[in-house]
Amino acid sequence: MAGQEISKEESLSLKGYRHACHIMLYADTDAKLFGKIPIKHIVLMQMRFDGLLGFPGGLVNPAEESLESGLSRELWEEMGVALNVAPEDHCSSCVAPSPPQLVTHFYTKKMKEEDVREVEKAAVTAPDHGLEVMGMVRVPLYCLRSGEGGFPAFLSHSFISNSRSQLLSALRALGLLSWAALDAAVTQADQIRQSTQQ
Ligand SMILES: O=c1[nH]cnc2c1ncn2[C@@H]1O[C@H](COP(=O)(O)OP(=O)(O)O)[C@@H](O)[C@H]1O
Repeated sequence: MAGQEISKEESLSLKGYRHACHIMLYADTDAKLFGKIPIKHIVLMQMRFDGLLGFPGGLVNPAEESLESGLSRELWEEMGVALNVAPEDHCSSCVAPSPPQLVTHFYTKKMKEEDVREVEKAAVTAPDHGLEVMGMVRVPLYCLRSGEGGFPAFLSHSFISNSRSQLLSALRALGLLSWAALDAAVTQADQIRQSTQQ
């Protein structure tokens, strides 16, 4: 579910639409899984109250505040940190495939590894922890030798609205994974989904 891309300015002139803003926080890392599989990048998502994966953020009313300050407010509620989001962090805006009359605005922000750790620590004591947010999760971007473990298995889970395609587009645009690796992981994820539906 990708949704239809639209410019931020055009989306703000739509009548009767709600606006949701979400962000992908990420960092580079030298860490290695089992001491040998390079993690390369830390990418944060969250397990939501409804059991779906999504990015931190939420609904913003552009009549009352800018998209960026509304997103910062949501981040404080969900992760307990004051993070400044700038217009330059904007990545895409989409008319969401569902629910109706929703525009999803997506941001990305690169951080230092130690700052991502601070966000993860703070999230546990944030107002929404255990309520609207069940926990932050890191996206495993590697593939294990079986071919299915790691990123393909992660992608086979259920995602809210167009967050899965936001993740894939951002990884591609930021060069965190190659096109070939992304395509292979999506194909593997489809196979995992089919095999687990039986
Ligand atoms: O990560 C995401 N990417 C894109 N859309 C999302 C994401 N998370 C939630 N949404 C959509 O945005 C809307 C607002 O969701 P959210 O639960 O984050 O906001 P809220 O906490 O203000 O209610 C929902 O309709 C949902 O479909």
